Amino acid sequence: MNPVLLGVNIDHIATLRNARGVAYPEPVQAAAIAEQAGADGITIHLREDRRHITDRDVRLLAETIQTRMNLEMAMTSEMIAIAKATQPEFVCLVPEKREELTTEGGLNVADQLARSKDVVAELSEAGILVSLFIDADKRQIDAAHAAGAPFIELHTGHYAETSGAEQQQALKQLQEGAAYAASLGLTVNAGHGLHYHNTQPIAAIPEIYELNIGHAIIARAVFSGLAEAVREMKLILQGAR
Ligand SMILES: CC(=O)[C@@H](O)[C@H](O)COP(=O)(O)O
Ligand SMILES: NCC(=O)COP(=O)(O)O
Repeated sequence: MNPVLLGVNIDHIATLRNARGVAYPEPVQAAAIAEQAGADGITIHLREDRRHITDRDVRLLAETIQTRMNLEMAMTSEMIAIAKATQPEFVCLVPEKREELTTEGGLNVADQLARSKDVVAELSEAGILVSLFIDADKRQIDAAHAAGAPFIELHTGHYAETSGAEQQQALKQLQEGAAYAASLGLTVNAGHGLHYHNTQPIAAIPEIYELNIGHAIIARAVFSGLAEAVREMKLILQGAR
């Protein structure tokens, strides 16, 4: 069985840079190091408030990434225009609230199906592969399929934030959601809150194609260096199945 691919989210390289308004650490350099260490793709989240990744980062990374860019963004006209101008291989549509510390849940595709269909169609017509960041919930999976997205990314936040029986229940929901989504023909990614001690059970889910992992890799890089942090996560994914 093919090992799960690793998308490295470099948002928090930009968080560290923006903390002082200086020019380092440079996200372009981080992407190159991550790719050289085995990242299969680079994920960046251009938030409406630009708290970390900026428009300048998106432009430079679009020109320098050697693998592929997964641009995470809200379903707004501003972001759609940026995506069409940038032409990333992937766009992942995520929910966004200015006041949130990080992404708090999956996109509610089911309650905005017409809008979701339109945005998926517009980005697809521009040659971009669209993924919808959703909870592992049958109603949302059905809606993502109806919206015409070829990919979904299952939100692993609840799994990552819980333990014991509650975490096992969240894992079961992710396992069932991945199997159901794959039965509909969707390609299934997953991410949010994954780290070196909770990723293996998610990577072992046979229908998972790619995991997007960021905060934990950047955190480990503080002590081990980014290349080593990426290599260690790749080893977990390669040994998971
Ligand atoms: C959608 C998701 O779970 C993350 O990829 C997202 O980027 C989290 O936002 P921050 O990186 O701003 O925490
Ligand atoms: N979509 C998930 C992602 O890109 C990274 O999330 P995290 O590992 O930073 O929580």
